[in-house]
Amino acid sequence: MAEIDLRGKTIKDSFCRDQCFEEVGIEDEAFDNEGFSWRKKSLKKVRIEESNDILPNETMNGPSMLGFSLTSPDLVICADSPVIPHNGTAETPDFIKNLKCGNAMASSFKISLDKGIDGMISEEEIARDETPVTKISALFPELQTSKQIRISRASIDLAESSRTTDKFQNDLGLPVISINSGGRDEAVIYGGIDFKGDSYFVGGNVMRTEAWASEGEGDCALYRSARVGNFSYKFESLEPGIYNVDLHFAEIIFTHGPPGMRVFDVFIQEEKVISGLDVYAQVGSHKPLILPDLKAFVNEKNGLSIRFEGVIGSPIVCGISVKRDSQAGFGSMEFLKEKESAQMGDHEPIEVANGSTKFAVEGELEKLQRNYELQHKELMETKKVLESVRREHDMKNKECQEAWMSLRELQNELMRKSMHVGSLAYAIEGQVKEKSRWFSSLRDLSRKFKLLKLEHSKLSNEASEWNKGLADMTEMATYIQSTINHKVELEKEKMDLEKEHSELKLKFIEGANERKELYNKVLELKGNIRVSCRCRPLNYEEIAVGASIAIDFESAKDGELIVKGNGAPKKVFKFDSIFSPQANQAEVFEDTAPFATSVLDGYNVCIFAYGQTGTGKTFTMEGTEEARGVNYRTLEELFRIMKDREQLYRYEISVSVLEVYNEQIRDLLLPTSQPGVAAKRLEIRQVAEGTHHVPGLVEARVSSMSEAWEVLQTGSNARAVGSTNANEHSSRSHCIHCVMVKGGI
Ligand SMILES: Nc1ncnc2c1ncn2[C@@H]1O[C@H](COP(=O)(O)OP(=O)(O)OP(=O)(O)O)[C@@H](O)[C@H]1O
Repeated sequence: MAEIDLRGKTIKDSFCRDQCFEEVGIEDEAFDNEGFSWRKKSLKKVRIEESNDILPNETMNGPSMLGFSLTSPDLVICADSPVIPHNGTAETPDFIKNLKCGNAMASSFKISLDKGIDGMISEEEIARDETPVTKISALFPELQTSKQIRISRASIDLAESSRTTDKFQNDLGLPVISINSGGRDEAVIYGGIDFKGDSYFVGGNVMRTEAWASEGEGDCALYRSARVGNFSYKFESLEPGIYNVDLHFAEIIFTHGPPGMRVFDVFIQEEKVISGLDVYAQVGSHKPLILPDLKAFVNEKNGLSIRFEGVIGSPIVCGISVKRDSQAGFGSMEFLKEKESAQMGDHEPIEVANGSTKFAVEGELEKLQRNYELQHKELMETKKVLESVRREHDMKNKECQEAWMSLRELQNELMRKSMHVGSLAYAIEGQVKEKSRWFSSLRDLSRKFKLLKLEHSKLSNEASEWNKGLADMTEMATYIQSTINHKVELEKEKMDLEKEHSELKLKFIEGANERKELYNKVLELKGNIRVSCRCRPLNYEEIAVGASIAIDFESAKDGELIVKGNGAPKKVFKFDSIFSPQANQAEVFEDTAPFATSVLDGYNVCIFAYGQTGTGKTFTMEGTEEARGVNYRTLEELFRIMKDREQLYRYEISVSVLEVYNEQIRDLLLPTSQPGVAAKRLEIRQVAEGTHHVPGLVEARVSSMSEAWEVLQTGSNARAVGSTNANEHSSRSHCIHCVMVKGGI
């Protein structure tokens, strides 16, 4: 939209869409076409802003219309036809292009509803009379004659300019005056006629365009400027006579139509000679429209007046050429005079010089009158024909308009469809590429799926194995849990048992203590000191001499020992127990065995044998290897009881062996305690009441029966031995085996 601010007044021209410069000439004269008055002449050249719409000669660019590049990889799939802006200027039909100024080849154009518009028509096609083809140039043959024709309405000759130009040059005489309207200081030559700068005008503005500059045709210069507005031309210096007026029109403002934007009338000598002229509707924009040979009668008084009056919008004219009517001649001059006389009411008769001349003039006048009547009749007929042609033209024009609009809609629809097809093609291309990518992705996914399937199979096998292992683990866990539970239960039972054991132990200890007390009370009841008598059997010597045993053992069962005397009275001795010669070592030990228990109960016990030499003390206490004596058996019993009590008590046992010989104490476990070697002197000291101790006595720690017995044997072997009369191997000393027991819990 071009918006031109002219001295505070805003003129909006929504239809100036061409890329032209427009000069708005503002004249000094008052110009009240739109109610404004201009006091100062100025010329303002305004560049019409370039519209966003598509220019007529511009190739339609699909991507630009779509808003994206069709070659772009960014594919847009159109769901519907692309929207093409309707601006009425989407494309310049070819027939209009062919009607460019100076195109001598374009003689006419045709509009065919079934063949479209091709701008050119051949005579053959005209001859075939293709329906509904309208050859517009053929509609107005009368306009090419030199007869005076008053065009009542839009009966416009649409003949091509060159053809008109030829007629213009051939039929007309020399122009009296030619004006380049709007070109104030520009003289141009068009059709061999020199058009002077614009003058003789009253009112109006000047409009200019550079749109035709690219044509390179000099004739177009006439149409680069125009006078616009309600204006008139007044030529006062013309000689009286009949003139032909050629009017040059071109639409240089409403270049994109539509028709009906500018409709105006033309008055010559205040008689309407053109009615309802719409240049754009007739020839389009930038196309010359020449209306030639408009008759004008000029008298001496008024001159020539040409006035343009707008019906819709402002009139426009590019050039005016006034020529004498060379064919009018004298008769025409007389007719002009008569016409003037009729108009002015002058009925004075024509003065004649002589009679013959009068007759000649009258004859000539009659001839002219007949000629005039014929021409008038012909004119009436022509008017009728013209009227019928005009109606037909209006009808055809209406059809053409409708066809043109329909064609443009079809073209637009075709363009939209083409664009849509193009977008679909690119969409398909994109889809094909997308499909290719999808296939590629599908292949990759298939390979991955196979690999995943293999991996899944492998994992399934591993999972089954893991399930088996898990079952085993579960079973094992169950077993472990049950074992743990069992262990817990056992531990609990153990704790209970330990608790019970502790309780039992305490009870046992209490019982043991009680038993010990009772046991020792029994022993005390039996006697703390008990004396037994053992009689040895007779030895070989005694048997050899015929000796016999003088003891009566019949009463020995009651503890009484009766010694039979050879003739002397019997002697009776009382003992706790008496062992006959038949009593073996085990039977003797039975009486001393309880003392082992008393020792481990913490009591001091002493077992010793007393008797004459050779009576069997050593045999009873030590015995032989085959028949162990009391010492050996007591030690065995001691270790047995210790073993029985090892869960309750801990015992430490040490042994010492000493000898009392010649009132001296000798440690038999010392290595030096050998016969003949001076022994260390030991003394017996009382450490407590009833308790004696020999300081410095060797105490050998033993842990078993064998060790204890070996130590005791070592000491026994170290005894001082000798022989007596009664005993070949008499020990001649007192040997003491000491067994010390330390007990604890
Ligand atoms: N009950 C017995 N049965 C068989 N033989 C015996 C018995 N008592 C002692 N004798 C034997 O009598 C002999 C003398 O015994 P033994 O040496 O034990 O007497 P003793 O009392 O120790 O003598 P001394 O005091 O002189 O050492 C030994 O040969 C021994 O074997």
